[in-house]
Amino acid sequence: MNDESQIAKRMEHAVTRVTKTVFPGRTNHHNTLFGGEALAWMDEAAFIAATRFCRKPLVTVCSDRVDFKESIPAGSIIELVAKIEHVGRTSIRVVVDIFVENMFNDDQHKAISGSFTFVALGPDRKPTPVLG
Ligand SMILES: CCCCCCCCCCCCCCCC(=O)SCCNC(=O)CCNC(=O)[C@H](O)C(C)(C)COP(=O)(O)OP(=O)(O)OC[C@H]1O[C@@H](n2cnc3c(N)ncnc32)[C@H](O)[C@@H]1OP(=O)(O)O
Repeated sequence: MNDESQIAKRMEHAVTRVTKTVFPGRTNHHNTLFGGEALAWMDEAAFIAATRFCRKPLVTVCSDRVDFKESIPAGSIIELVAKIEHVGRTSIRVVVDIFVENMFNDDQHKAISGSFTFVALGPDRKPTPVLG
């Protein structure tokens, strides 16, 4: 197996899905999902995907942008899907989409999307290659 197909296999293995409910305690004064809660969930899902990819200690170095395309009403079911988008030398960029779903029908569509970059650290706490 060549390097490219190994990377593709690891990327596939790293895909992370997390399903949650938007219940009270997770909402804002508009009765929709609190943006900070969404960001924490996205960072966590991205972190899990990046860790599954490289199995090394990681820190978040950057979130390029997060698009809140629509608000997510209280009582929704949401699914986070985190996928590796780019593998650098010491960094990994992960895209996370949040899909929203009403409890009482099958429609599911994307509401929030963002990307997060992590850097692998060696025992000296300095950036280390993510592969090998
Ligand atoms: C309300 C309910 C609460 C619940 C709550 C639950 C939350 C549950 C969340 C769980 C989520 C877990 C996530 C844990 C992870 C942390 O929490 S980590 C804590 C936050 N992050 C940090 O403290 C990191 C601080 N930063 C650093 O230490 C240094 O910047 C770093 C990361 C070591 C990088 O150092 P550096 O000297 O910039 O390194 P350098 O060699 O220049 O670059 C290294 C790589 O980073 C890339 N890079 C550097 N800067 C950037 C940048 N700004 N943008 C993109 N790439 C960059 C470079 O391009 C390079 O990539 P490669 O070309 O090698 O692939």
